[in-house]
Amino acid sequence: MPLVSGATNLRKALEDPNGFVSAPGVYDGLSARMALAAGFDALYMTGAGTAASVHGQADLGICTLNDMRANAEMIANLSPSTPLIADADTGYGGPIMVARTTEQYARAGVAGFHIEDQVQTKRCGHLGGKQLVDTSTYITRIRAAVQARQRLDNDIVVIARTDALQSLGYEESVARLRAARDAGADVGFLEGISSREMAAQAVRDLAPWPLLLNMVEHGSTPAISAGEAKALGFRMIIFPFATIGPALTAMREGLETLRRTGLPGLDPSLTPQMLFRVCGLDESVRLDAEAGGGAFEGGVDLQKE
Ligand SMILES: C[C@](O)(C(=O)O)[C@H](CC(=O)O)C(=O)O
Repeated sequence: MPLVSGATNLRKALEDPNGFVSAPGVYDGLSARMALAAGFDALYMTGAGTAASVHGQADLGICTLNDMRANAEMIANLSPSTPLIADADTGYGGPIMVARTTEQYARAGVAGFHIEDQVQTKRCGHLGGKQLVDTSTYITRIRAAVQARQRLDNDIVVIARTDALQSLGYEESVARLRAARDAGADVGFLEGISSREMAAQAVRDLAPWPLLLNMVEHGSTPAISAGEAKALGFRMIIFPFATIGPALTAMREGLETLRRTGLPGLDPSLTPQMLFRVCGLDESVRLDAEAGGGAFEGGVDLQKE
């Protein structure tokens, strides 16, 4: 059977009135493998997590299109039918760059991406002091993305994000999202929703246009679960820090143990084989055998004495 792309699957989920997409944030190959193994049927590539893991930097517009596309391409191709929604920040420039971003993300196998209305020197949506471009510059970004998708005849989903809530308020943010919808964006994303009432209101004000909820715990948005978001009428939810958060805590604790005791003190189940199995070891061994290679005839497990 021919492979159905992640983009086509994401579009199908949006076309189904009962479809709901819940995507944990992933930031590298291992976190993506873990999310897939946990049974999630969509992934979100966080820009904040990409900046932190690729460059060891804060979410301040440091990642370039090349950084983001390379990370997204690697993640999307671990499971090409599983939709990967990827952060595309401001689109990385004017309309020409937004079109390139759309084309490169589509060819990389990304299923959907969000473009926002912050200035190029952007910051995480849950930090104070954000600056915006005007509505017409924002809509030019959205139009460039929509037109690029149409030229490619690709199912990639264009998600319009606005960061206007913090400085311009709710009404202006909804007006920006309506303008993005009218320019052809498939989904709306009101960044930094600050109450349950506002979440419900946004769904009502923009219905039947599908909305995405960005669930950053301990940021501007109250804790709204996937189930609650669905009941409120959202069609997608992303959890940007779902893997990088626990990873950070676990690394801090593990390193503290190593510093204190002189050994990492890992769980006995954490063998090299186990780590590599998470990353497709058995599939690689099978592939080698099917091609007639003999590299793994003896297996990869250590012989017990
Ligand atoms: C969604 C987001 O763009 C991301 O990079 O994951 C961030 C998340 C964060 O840094 O809190 C955002 O909301 O701006």
